Amino acid sequence: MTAGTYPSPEPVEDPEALRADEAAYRDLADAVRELLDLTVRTRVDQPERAAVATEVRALSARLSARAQDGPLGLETTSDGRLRDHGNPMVGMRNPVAPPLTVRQTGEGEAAADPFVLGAAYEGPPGHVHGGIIASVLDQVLGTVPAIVGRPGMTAYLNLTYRRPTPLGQVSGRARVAGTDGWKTTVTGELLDADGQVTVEAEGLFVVPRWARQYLGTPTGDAGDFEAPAEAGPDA
Ligand SMILES: CCCCCCCC(=O)SCCNC(=O)CCNC(=O)[C@H](O)C(C)(C)COP(=O)(O)OP(=O)(O)OC[C@H]1O[C@@H](n2cnc3c(N)ncnc32)[C@H](O)[C@@H]1OP(=O)(O)O
Repeated sequence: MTAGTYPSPEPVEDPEALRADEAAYRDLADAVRELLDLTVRTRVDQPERAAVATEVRALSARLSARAQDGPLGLETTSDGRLRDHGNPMVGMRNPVAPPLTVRQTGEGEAAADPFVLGAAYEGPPGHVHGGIIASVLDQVLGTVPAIVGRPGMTAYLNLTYRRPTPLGQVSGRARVAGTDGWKTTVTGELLDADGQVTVEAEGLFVVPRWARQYLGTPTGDAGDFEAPAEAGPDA
């Protein structure tokens, strides 16, 4: 699970049933992720590919029998927190997500556990697409302001691609580099399977003005808040 998420205002009536429901969503996303990977890598002949396409469309029709319009937003999870299950980096329901698991690793620090970027994320032959790397680091760095109580949007994200990142296992890490009111500067890195830094990042994350009234006083515990305060810094 991703660090830096928030208690839900909705009580969970039946956490066991919700956990089972979540597991089924996760399993579906895992299965479709496998399909994505094999869609890129398959060498079966053309009639077989056409037959598979027909079957996949039939499966999509079954899922569309009950599907919500538009995006997923935040949902209450069995652990009683709000989660973004549709998120393309960490989302439990999203087969596009590698998926990342970003955890708090210390005071103002987070890390993405080792995960695999395969053929579906290829840019330069054999290597990870630069835009995918930006997405990964946006997520890893973006978790840090949330865990220190300043869940901000990315104002800028500067990347230095030191060397190509081979497809396969990668990991990420990030930490607070500075805070200024509602602004948090975060630095971080992407590492390859050998633990070598391939990409360095610096990002500025800003709590939008419209959101500041909803944030109370951070308690320092992974984004938990006291009751909303009348005013925060610069409110
Ligand atoms: C756990 C979840 C992890 C999620 C990680 C993923 C995060 C994302 O991908 S977010 C999506 C991508 N980002 C966006 O769409 C953000 C779009 N931009 C915006 O909404 C706004 O410009 C926003 C929120 C950054 C700031 O706007 P607003 O709230 O009106 O405040 P604004 O007054 O413009 O700026 C606040 C402060 O930030 C500074 N600032 C804003 N943008 C920048 C910038 N690019 N560079 C430097 N400083 C900046 C301003 O100068 C100002 O500083 P000060 O308070 O000292 O005068």
